[in-house]
Amino acid sequence: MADRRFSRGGPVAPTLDSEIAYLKGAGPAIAQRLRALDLHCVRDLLFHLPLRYEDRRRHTPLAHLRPDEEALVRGRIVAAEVRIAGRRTLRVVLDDGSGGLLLRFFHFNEAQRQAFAVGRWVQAYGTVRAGPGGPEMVHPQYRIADAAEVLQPDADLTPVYPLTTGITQSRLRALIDRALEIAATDADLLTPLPGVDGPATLEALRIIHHPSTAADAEALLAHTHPAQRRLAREELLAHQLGMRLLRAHLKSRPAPVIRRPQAAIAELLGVLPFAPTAAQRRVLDEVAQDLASSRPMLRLVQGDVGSGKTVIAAAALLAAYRDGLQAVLVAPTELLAEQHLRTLTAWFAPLGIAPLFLSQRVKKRERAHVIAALAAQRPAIAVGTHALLQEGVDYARLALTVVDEQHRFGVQQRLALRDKAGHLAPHQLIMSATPIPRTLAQTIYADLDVSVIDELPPGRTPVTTVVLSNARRDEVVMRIGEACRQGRQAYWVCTLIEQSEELNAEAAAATAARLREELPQLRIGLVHGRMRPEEKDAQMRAFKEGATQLLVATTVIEVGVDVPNASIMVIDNAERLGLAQLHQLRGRVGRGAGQSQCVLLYQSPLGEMARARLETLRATTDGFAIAQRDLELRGPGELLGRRQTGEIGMRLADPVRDAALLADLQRLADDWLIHHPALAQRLIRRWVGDPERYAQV
Ligand SMILES: Nc1ncnc2c1ncn2[C@@H]1O[C@H](COP(=O)(O)OP(=O)(O)OP(=O)(O)O)[C@@H](O)[C@H]1O
Repeated sequence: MADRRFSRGGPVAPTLDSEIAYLKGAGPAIAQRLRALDLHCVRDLLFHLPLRYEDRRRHTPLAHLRPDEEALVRGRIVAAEVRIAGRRTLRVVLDDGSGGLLLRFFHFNEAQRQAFAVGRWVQAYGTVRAGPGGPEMVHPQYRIADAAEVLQPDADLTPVYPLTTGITQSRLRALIDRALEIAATDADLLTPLPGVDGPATLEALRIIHHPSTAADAEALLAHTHPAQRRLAREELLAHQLGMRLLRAHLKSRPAPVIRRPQAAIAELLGVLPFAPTAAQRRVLDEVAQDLASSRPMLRLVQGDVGSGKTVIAAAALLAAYRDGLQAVLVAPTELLAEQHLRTLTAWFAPLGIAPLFLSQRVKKRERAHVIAALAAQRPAIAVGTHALLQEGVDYARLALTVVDEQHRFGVQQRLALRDKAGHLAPHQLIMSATPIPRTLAQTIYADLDVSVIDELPPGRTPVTTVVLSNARRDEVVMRIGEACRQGRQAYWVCTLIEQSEELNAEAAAATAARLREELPQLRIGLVHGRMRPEEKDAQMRAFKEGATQLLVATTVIEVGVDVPNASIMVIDNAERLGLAQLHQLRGRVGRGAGQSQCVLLYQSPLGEMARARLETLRATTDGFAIAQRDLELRGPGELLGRRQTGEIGMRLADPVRDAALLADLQRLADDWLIHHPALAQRLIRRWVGDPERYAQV
């Protein structure tokens, strides 16, 4: 690779378009890691927004610490020792005159141990947990000094960014600060955008990365700051523009007409072990009509959890195949792709069709085989991850793409798909994992056609949900033990929302270890996002086959996992999750015929919003009703950061929370496409990203 830092005349200052590797403090290794966060150039860093802020502006007296809250504390070391019993632990006891706090470290070196000398002072920031002997912090961030005065609180709020393996908060903060400096020399972010008011983009970004006044801090935490509103409008506008251009692009080309889709539907229904519901039947008809037309289908299928969306996907794939064409199903994760593969392989086997599979994991020879099959003038059904959209994967006869969306409001995947069918536009079916009210779906997805599966397969007994304080955990553990002994299977979901998947994984492992101690006779599995895919699959398979009875998991199991025999779910710290996510998680049980239970454990005290969420979930299992309630409950008053906006494919805006903005932005998008087309392209690039790049994920 040519070194872009240097031109003939000497070093060149990096610009917003420079690759991150050329920033001071970065380098190729760091840049490589940042790709996992979809950060490639300096501009991307600017738009990598804080999940939340840590308030390190004042010390909390140790006597006032409350479990589960984050706090900045300062105290004198009154004891420090290494315990060998059990897990090797460094224990440091602080005292500030008002009370005490235990710091626990599992990973430490000799120098660290020696630095914690009795009599010195420590400033620590971390989450307070209730330990057996009083409040504790596990692996807090800390500084040590000989005198208290040296350890002062910060003046500003501290931004907390989404992280990835091998990148620390402080490293990322430094890089983003550097990006902000570079941005100050760039005119683009200062350009006023017609119809979008509030502080200029750059100013808004500065405030969001580094709020300095108390008023800014309060408003940001309440999500009402004009800087956030401004950027949310920009982002939503960019998405509206992107979707309009995409639709215009697709509609400008004809789609391959798929003949006799109804025959394929009948063929599929003939081999399924169940009859379709009336709602499935209706949606199948809608899809069949679309496929038989030369107008490209752009249809969103919404269905509640477990409503049977896969049948719709399978029928569409089969229709294309039977007409001699190619069709792909793209899933957001490896786990889901493999699950779809298993389902489709089983359904299609009696028809003599074996779906192809492609993901990052597929080995070279097999990959070459799949790529050759897709490049040949032969019918094919392929299932997989983004790997199916990569450059180098070409389709000779692509007629249909089904996208199982996790990033439910994103347009990136569809942008990447658009040029895969040569001069024709493939039909597109988008399956949304989370129901939202129909009118809202139509607004958010610009002008996709929307189909709704508003009926569950017969014989399902609604899941009973109870909401319990964590103080009753022991009871729950006992009941789980009993139920599993009677042949049932259960999930235990750990929802600790940490800055990195690593800490989440650690927390899940700790929960599994504890449960193994408490329920020694049970076979307990563990699955989390830091596992290698093979390991994850092995764990899922063991659970699916009944080899393990209890599966401890992080929220990686949220979307789409289907183990009908699992009938109990415990969700730890349920108060931390949003309604949609809780509903998705709960949807993993109640998929068989028996009665299922969901236990929502919460940490007291429960805030008002959290109480309302858990109550909603207890009262109903109807996803559309829950979505409506979600809309009412999410207001500008909700705190930042409990939910990563990344999960909905946006950086900052929340199309559900910000629904009220959309009507106006749709008009603005139409206006921009006529009067400011160049600016529109720039805004799409700024927020949605460079479409070229998504083709290379
Ligand atoms: N009409 C039907 N009658 C009986 N069972 C059905 C019917 N349709 C689907 N199922 C079964 O119901 C389960 C859920 O279906 P599927 O996995 O397609 O749901 P989904 O809509 O994708 O839900 P989720 O979004 O929760 O994954 C599967 O085990 C499937 O085989």
